[in-house]
Amino acid sequence: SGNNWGYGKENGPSLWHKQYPTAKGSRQSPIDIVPHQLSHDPSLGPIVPNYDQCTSLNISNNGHSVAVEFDDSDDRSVIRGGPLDNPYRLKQFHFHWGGKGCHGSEHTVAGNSYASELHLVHWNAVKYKTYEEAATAPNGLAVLGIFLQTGDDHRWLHTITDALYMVKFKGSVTDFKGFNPKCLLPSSLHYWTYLGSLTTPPLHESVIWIILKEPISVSERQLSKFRMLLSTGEEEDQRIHMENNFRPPQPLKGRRVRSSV
Ligand SMILES: Cc1cc(=S)c(O)co1
Ligand SMILES: [Zn+2]
Repeated sequence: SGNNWGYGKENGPSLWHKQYPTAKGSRQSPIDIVPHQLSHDPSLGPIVPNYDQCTSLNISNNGHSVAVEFDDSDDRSVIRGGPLDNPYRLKQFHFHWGGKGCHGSEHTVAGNSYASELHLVHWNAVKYKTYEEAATAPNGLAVLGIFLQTGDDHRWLHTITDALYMVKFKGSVTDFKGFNPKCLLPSSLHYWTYLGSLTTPPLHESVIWIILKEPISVSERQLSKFRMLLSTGEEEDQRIHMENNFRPPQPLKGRRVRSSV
């Protein structure tokens, strides 16, 4: 059936095109960002995330990643500015990571990958009535990408890693209230931006990507807790650990990558 895609040898990124032809589209993500080859665009203003009124609802394991969902019934938490011509509402955030000792970011910078990558997914509720509609429309989504490098413990990430044991199995979900993702932002909001896609099937080409240049630091110990998650369900005999859930860089196909100041 269509929804058995994954990151293994039998169902991984190189095979997704068979079920999802968009995989070979003209604006696929992630990409390799080559800083000295891109254009600095003085018209690009700062991005302004405003999450202070956000309402996190739950944390869940969908078999491909772990995601924290937000109440997106109004404009209480949005990102605006930069390449965006409307405010985009925060819908969810999730992570992509590697195996032990391996890097697992999706975007790379001059061929270098980071340990992990956090994606904050937002949608344009001015132009579209629902998230689902925005997710299939050109530029209906804006995803803020943040690189994670290994170093010291991240002061706030434990709030998330301490909850992961509750969502060990694919299909599990548990309450996760009162989490404000602004604590996961690095100090600098300088960014690169380009037009791309979801990095997982159905790979819709609907994303304005905003990738922060400055990574955040998390400890190997904190990262290892993500690898305890299973991509298999509680009822399955096979237990497969969730790791290396990243898609490799895709062809740029002539797209411009712009840089904020
Ligand atoms: C909506 C969405 C976006 C990304 S980037 C992902 O990995 C899964 O779902
Ligand atoms: Zn993602």
